Amino acid sequence: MQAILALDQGTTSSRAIVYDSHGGVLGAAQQGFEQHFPQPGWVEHDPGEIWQSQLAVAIQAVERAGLSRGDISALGLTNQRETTLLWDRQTGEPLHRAIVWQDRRTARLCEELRRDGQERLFRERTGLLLDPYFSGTKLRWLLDNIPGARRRAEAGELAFGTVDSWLIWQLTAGRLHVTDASNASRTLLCNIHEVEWDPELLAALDIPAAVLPEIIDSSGVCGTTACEGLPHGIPIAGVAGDQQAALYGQGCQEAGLAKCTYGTGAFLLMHTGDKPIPSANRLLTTVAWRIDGRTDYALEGSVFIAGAVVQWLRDGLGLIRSSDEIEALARQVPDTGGVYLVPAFAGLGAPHWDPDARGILVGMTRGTERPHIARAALESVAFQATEVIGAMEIDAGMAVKQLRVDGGASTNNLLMQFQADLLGAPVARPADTEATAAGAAALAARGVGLNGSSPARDEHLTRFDPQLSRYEVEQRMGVWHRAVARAGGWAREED
Ligand SMILES: Nc1ncnc2c1ncn2[C@@H]1O[C@H](COP(=O)(O)OP(=O)(O)O)[C@@H](O)[C@H]1O
Ligand SMILES: O=P(O)(O)OC[C@H](O)CO
Repeated sequence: MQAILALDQGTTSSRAIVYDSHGGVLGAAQQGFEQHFPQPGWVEHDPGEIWQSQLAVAIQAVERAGLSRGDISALGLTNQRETTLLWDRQTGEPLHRAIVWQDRRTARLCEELRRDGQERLFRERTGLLLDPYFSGTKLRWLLDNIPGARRRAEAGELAFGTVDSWLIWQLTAGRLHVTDASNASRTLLCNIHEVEWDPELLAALDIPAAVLPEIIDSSGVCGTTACEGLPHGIPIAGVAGDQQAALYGQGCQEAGLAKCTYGTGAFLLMHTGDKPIPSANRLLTTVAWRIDGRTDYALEGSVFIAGAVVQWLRDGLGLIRSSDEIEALARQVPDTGGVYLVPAFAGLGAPHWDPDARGILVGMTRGTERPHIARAALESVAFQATEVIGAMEIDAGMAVKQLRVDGGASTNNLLMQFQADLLGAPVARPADTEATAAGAAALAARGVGLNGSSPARDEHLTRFDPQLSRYEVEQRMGVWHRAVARAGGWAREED
């Protein structure tokens, strides 16, 4: 038996899946954990809970797979990206709760850096924007706000890491302080051309180099497990941020291939080969992975609210009882009757990057009923993704010929059909929509030289082919843009 254990540490839950050498699932487990919101716009996780939940599901998944000690050939790790931790190198104790990627507390600092004219430097070196989303300003906040932290960081007593670093530290019982190239590329501290920490960026953010982890390849053995609860000596052989892992798991390993993961948010990535392509349309240029020293790059656009709009209809409005009810409700009508929902509940991400946009529902008449709103909510997910893909195609100078999809909301056939309609290209969904964990497993398998263990994703694809005319698509996109314009800047105008 040559099994691979994949750990997928996400924003709202930790998952573990054990795969056999053909990509078949032998055992899986999942556990949610608490979200802390200490102030409006702040989001934190307890580092101990991140680790304990991840360890618990790893143990469960191995048990469910019925494996014995020596059966696990490698461990692959993938994680929510950008979330920032700081801990004591001696004791392993975190100095603060993890500051989550969604946390907006450093918005003012980002604005100040922009006003100082720093955005260009960061954009050119990191491929990112000066937005609180990324780790660099979160780390700066920790160093500025925890008494004594800066001095201790300068003295080399503290370790900074994203969630991959934290979990590898735990898995290896404090022996390794590393991060993979894809996670490093999300910190605002890494020069993505060289894939090295950049002294000028560190100086601009006032971060001492002594806190940083070593940057490693995304595939290849970096260490072995030495923690309580798991068999010791399992090679840790694949590490990548969750969206990059999904890109790999979806088989998007050459230029022009793109995937969209429809979870809470929607994350679109297009592989662009071994050169970073700068974006003229406010997308991110990011490291896809580094393997055997070769770095592959991607263009990325993040939509903040995707499946979360369905959660809102369920929990906020009580329009449906479970997420999967939305499809039947939306199918009760042939169209939205002119209703558009812009779910800018947390501002708008790519390509707008408007933190002050707010959600709107427009176009209602006396004939508007629940199914129209349900349908408009689903359509909003596809409209947002289509805007990002449009920007990507211009930046990359090539059309997306097929979009690979995964994540919880990709199981919605109505949504996937509308996505294909707007895109004017086929949408392809694998039978297993857990592409993130599958990607981590595939990177780990490759890292220990196993060939057959990459999941055979091509075999069971469900295809959605476009059915709307280009005229209709342009007309619908035009109205969508009008709706987005009305949502834009809303909170700012209110102030
Ligand atoms: N049938 C469905 N139609 C639309 N959205 C769905 C459906 N099933 C689940 N979702 C949405 O998918 C999201 C969960 O997907 P998942 O990939 O587990 O997300 P994450 O990894 O971000 O937690 C939720 O926001 C949920 O509302
Ligand atoms: O944990 P997820 O699946 O919501 O993904 C979070 C992203 O990595 C944030 O950039």
